[in-house]
Amino acid sequence: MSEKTFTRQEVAKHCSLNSLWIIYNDDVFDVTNFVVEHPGGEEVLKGNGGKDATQEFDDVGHSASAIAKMQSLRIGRIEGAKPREEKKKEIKKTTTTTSAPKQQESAGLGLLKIPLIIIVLAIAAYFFMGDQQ
Ligand code: HEM
Repeated sequence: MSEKTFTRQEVAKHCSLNSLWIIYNDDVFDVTNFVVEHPGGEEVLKGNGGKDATQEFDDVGHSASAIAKMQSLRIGRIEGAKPREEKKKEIKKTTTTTSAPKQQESAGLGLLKIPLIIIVLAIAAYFFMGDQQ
């Protein structure tokens, strides 16, 4: 979906009550018909007509519903601006580090240890007993 883009100069032309646009975070909003219903009054919108009102809008601490309302007034974006909604998709590459196959401990030797120890002990015992006779 190609969105309409405007230059800041173009937006600047829409600064009267006949056509009132404002910029917020590089989005362009047509607030012409909203001026009369703006709870914050007509003047502040007129004062920011054709301008970037990002700072001013944020300074007021507008509510979530104000931001939602704003979206319905969006008409486009500033040319060359970064794409919106960079929903930082945390592409969590579930790097289940295909853990290197556990080096199978020389299981053979491990098992062999027990009889080996027994044999060694048996031999030692044999000689020990022999000595005692
Ligand atoms: C499309 C743009 C705008 C929308 C949709 C909008 C919407 C609203 C809404 C719904 C409120 C009522 C309080 C709230 O819900 O936060 C409000 C209050 C207000 N707005 Fe906006 N507004 C916009 C732009 C601006 C701009 C550019 C300014 C510039 C300073 C501004 C200044 C104010 C002020 C001063 C209030 C009154 C805050 C108060 O009395 O507590 N608004 N606005």
